[in-house]
Amino acid sequence: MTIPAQDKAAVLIEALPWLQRFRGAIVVVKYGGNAMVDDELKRAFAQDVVFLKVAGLHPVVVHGGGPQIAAMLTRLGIHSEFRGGLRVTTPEAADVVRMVLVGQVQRELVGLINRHGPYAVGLSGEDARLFTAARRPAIVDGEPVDIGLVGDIVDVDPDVVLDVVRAGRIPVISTVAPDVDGVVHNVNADTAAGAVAVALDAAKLVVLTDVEGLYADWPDRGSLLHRVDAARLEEMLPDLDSGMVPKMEACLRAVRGGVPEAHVIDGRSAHSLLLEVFTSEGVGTMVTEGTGERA
Ligand SMILES: Nc1ncnc2c1ncn2[C@@H]1O[C@H](COP(=O)(O)OP(=O)(O)O)[C@@H](O)[C@H]1O
Ligand SMILES: CC(=O)N[C@@H](CCC(=O)OP(=O)(O)O)C(=O)O
Repeated sequence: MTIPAQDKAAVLIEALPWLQRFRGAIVVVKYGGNAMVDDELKRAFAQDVVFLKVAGLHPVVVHGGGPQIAAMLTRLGIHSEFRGGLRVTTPEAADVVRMVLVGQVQRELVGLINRHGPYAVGLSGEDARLFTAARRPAIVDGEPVDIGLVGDIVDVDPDVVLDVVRAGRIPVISTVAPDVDGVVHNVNADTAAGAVAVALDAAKLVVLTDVEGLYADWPDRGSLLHRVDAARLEEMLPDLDSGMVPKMEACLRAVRGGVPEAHVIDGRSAHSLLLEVFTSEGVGTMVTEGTGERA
């Protein structure tokens, strides 16, 4: 199919106000393990991230890898389960989480981005005190349940990320984090992305997952929310399915922490990141603090 030249020009010119608005801004992109479904999509994601960088934005990637961790735990014969959306993490499982996130998923993303030039630098919460974690329980039926070496982020020192950004490169962050005693904890990647977006004063947080966005009445496909404000989202949180909870909590934490907008978009659709940033309609669900219209 050939696209007429005028239509191509229209697509390019539609990006102009967004280029003007976001040039020089930090955009935190959370790439979920469930969105890394095939090589073609991963390549498209890497292209989008490089596109943002070359267009003058400063993308910061925070990646997940839940399915990849599960596959390795199974290979090693280590049992694992989720409680309240978080993986129960024994010391043995924590070693595997670190190995898979830092040694496998992060390396692959760094490699894909660097096909386009010397951009990506891998980091984890252990580097230059980027994250400090504190052990947290899961909340199941309103009650706290101990789930082992799982942390929440209690401190972010963004200097190392900013060093990499200022050097013209793209940080790719794995979400393992030491506590104050240096014990490494498993941190949900959505949770970490929200904390990073706030600490970096990001212009937006974009969460790529395996669903079109947030549904008001899941799984009714007619109930996709294009936009939700923080107060409504907070009301919805207790009724959301567990996988969606850390994601939406991260968006809430971001907008409450001063990030103007947080988006949940479908990472299974190639170039959804570019469409979100550079088109007027956007895609997926946008979370904002108040109800003002998208400028
Ligand atoms: N209200 C909802 N809106 C959208 N998705 C939902 C909702 N409730 C539950 N889900 C489920 O949550 C999943 C996303 O969470 P998860 O699998 O943990 O993603 P990721 O690996 O990207 O972090 C969706 O694929 C969907 O099946
Ligand atoms: C505590 C906890 O649940 N940690 C996650 C970390 C990876 C992650 O969050 O990956 P996704 O974004 O692909 O889900 C886990 O062990 O699966």
